[in-house]
Amino acid sequence: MEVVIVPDAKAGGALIAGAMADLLRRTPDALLGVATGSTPLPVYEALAAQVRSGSVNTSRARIAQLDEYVGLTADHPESYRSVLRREVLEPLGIGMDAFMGPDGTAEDVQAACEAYDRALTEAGGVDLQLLGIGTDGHIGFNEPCSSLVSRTRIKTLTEQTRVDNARFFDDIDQVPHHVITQGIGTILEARHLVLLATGEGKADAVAATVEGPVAAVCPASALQLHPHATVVVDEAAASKLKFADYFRRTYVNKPDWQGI
Ligand SMILES: N[C@@H]1[C@@H](O)[C@H](O)[C@@H](COP(=O)(O)O)O[C@@H]1O
Repeated sequence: MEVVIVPDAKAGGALIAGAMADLLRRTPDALLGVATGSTPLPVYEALAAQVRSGSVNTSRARIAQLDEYVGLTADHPESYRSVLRREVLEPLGIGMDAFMGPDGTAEDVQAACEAYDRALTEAGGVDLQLLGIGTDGHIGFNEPCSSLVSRTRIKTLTEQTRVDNARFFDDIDQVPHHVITQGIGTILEARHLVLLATGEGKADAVAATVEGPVAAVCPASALQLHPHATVVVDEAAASKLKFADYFRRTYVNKPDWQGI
């Protein structure tokens, strides 16, 4: 696992957008796994700026969704499908035909989960999966104590996550209790995992992810099992890392050609 400490969220966004742009130059039809939440927005803004300036071409890029609320229709403004259309696909000039995601309104949710998991494999797998992290260490919507080998399935949100996500809804009663999420085992199949965490509120979760034991109680700690995982954190999110100075020194001395 590589930990990169950046001065602020904007720098983190630029660094990760750079890695995505490099990937798209190498593999124009790369499958990018994207996350929702506030944290990844600087990544999408920086990548969209590269698209506008012509330094990267997204005409063949493909986008895969990480998780979804159960019961919100695709056109609900807070369904993750809508959020991704607004915040990722439109700014990057990518059409819905290049998008894949689970159906949160399927009558048979379990079958929809299994179908989506299979579709990811059939599409050749995710090349780069961008992840945020919940204050409780969740990735996607894999809440604490999720199986570390789980596949895409339905999960129940913790009250903490519902409270954290209530800001996107008029009131907390509108936040669904159930969600579909790529499982931790599914996420670990992506070729490169990039987790971005910013702000002091994520410092405990980041410390548990990077320096704690691999444990289902902190789902993001499963990144320790991945051969190519990059954790990008700002100073505030890095504030509880014991090895922060080591991570800084390692990154400063890294040859440019290596990328992240
Ligand atoms: N399902 C999403 C996660 O994918 C995201 O990482 C998390 C943190 O969001 P934020 O980045 O807004 O703190 O929120 C939601 O629960």
